[in-house]
Amino acid sequence: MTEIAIHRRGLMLVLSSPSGAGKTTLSRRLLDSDPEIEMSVSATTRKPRPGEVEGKDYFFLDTEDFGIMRNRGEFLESAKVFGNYYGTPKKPVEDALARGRDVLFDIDWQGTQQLDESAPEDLVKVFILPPSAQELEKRLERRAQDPADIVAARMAKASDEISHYQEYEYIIINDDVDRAFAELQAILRAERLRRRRLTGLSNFVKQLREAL
Ligand SMILES: Nc1nc2c(ncn2[C@@H]2O[C@H](COP(=O)(O)OP(=O)(O)O)[C@@H](O)[C@H]2O)c(=O)[nH]1
Ligand SMILES: Nc1ncnc2c1ncn2[C@@H]1O[C@H](COP(=O)(O)OP(=O)(O)O)[C@@H](O)[C@H]1O
Repeated sequence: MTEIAIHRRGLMLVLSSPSGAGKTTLSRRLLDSDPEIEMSVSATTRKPRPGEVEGKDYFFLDTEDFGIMRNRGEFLESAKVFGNYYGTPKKPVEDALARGRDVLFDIDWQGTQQLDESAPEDLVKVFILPPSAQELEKRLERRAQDPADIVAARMAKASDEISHYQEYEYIIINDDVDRAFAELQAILRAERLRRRRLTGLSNFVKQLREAL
């Protein structure tokens, strides 16, 4: 069999949602099951939650170090969310894309807008909705990693975050987690087949046609 020289440019898959809708859960499943995608690990000035690992969940920085990185232009995007700063380190993303890998982002609507300005062609934007307000609150409480006032603040911000759903191309309602995950996989599978991401395609088609 002759080798087919079609390769794929890496894509940037963004998941946004109100806090507690399931971004982290769906991201972990995707990373565990799909060797072609890697996580963009953000920097944040938020304090670590129990169980969170430096360099895996976040790079935990103080405000001063965060400011230094931002001033040096080391973030692809950054934003203030719930009173803390969050940012996407640029270099790991650029390296991953250059290696033809896909990159997964768990970022808010402000960061998504910034990525959309810098790399619209590579971006795939997915918004995750909870099945109901009641279920969202239950999940935030069940996660039991944040004090009650922080849960209340996140609930109060949920409506604002959701108001940006129209800026996203795909919507997943995370009711049953298995179904939501299957939908996320389907989005990724289809987006990987987009013609504009396939390099070497025109040569392949040319050779194919010449042989006909
Ligand atoms: N713009 C931007 N938002 C981020 C980044 N990292 C995390 N976020 C968002 O910040 C919000 C709070 O994240 P986090 O403190 O981990 O709590 P979560 O809501 O339970 O995921 C979520 O909406 C995340 O998507 C980042 O690098 N940039
Ligand atoms: N479909 C689902 N059904 C029930 N619980 C869920 C579902 N998806 C996520 N959860 C739970 O809800 C909580 C919040 O989910 P998480 O993934 O941390 O949300 P986010 O990252 O969007 O803040 C976690 O305890 C998680 O186990």
